Amino acid sequence: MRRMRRDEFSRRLMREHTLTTDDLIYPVFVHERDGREAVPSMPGVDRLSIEELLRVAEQASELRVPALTLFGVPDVDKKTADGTVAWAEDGIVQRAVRALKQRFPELGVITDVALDPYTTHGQDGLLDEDGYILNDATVEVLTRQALSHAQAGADVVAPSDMMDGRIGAIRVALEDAGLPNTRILAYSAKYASAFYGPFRSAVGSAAALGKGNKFTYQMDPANSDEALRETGLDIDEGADMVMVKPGLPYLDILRRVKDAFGMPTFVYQVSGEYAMLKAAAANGWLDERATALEALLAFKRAGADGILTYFALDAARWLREG
Ligand SMILES: NCc1[nH]cc(CCC(=O)O)c1CC(=O)O
Ligand SMILES: [Mg+2]
Repeated sequence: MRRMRRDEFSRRLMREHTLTTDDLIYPVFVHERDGREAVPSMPGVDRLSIEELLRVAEQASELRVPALTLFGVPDVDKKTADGTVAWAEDGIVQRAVRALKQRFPELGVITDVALDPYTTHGQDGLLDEDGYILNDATVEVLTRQALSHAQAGADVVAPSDMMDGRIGAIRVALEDAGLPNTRILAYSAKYASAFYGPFRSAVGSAAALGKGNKFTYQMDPANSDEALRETGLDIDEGADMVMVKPGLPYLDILRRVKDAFGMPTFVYQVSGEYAMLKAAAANGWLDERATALEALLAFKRAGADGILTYFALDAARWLREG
């Protein structure tokens, strides 16, 4: 076996998978304040004003990263129990989408559909008196949120909430609104993961959520067959792309989903995965570039067509440098 590993030329010839800039989606946090605000648990990641977002979009375009995915960070005083600002025409994400599509029409714009940044309780949906997350009432407002993003010009809406039936409802609403080409990237197999911690600080839902959890709607990390049932439903309801989340601890799920359905399949290298690599690198314990590129390549090997990663711009630069 070692003959083929002996030289760089033969290693290159037998290489089965490659990571390219075409595989990358860059998640960004957009706030209603001026300038940039660092997210302490995610070194290198800032919350951005719309003006700063346009600067980042310019870099992404220049690096040929295909798409950004937007997360809104509303001012705390705009949060309500029912998260109505999530579908406001002049909401932060809606304004950001319009600004992006006007300046960089070629850059793909994906929006996150879920209520958690906008609710006082930090849950992705609406609650009943007992604090249980209501399914159908939530689907109704998520549909409004998705529609408001699409009407602002989003190319792709990405529901990350894990309510049942939301993909079908959003697909019908898009058709009815005369937006048949808006794509849906479904967070299909999204696990109730502790690796989302830094993200919740970034969007400001951590404090609201407190000791709360999302176990009644996000998947149990112990399950694998269930991921196939979830993904199959989203495809039947009209998803264009499916996603597995988190990434590295769930490569087995990614492989199963890709093999079972052959769909455009995405994976999210989540905030906690990013934070681990950054922290180890900052301590001099790991080589940041080598470990980040290795993790991203592992997603490709496991079947991903694309990767949502906070390393997207750095990875694009590293790949360009060769
Ligand atoms: N709708 C919430 C949402 N959308 C994306 C992430 C996590 C992303 C990350 O950790 O990088 C989460 C967190 C959660 O479900 O609590
Ligand atoms: Mg589902």
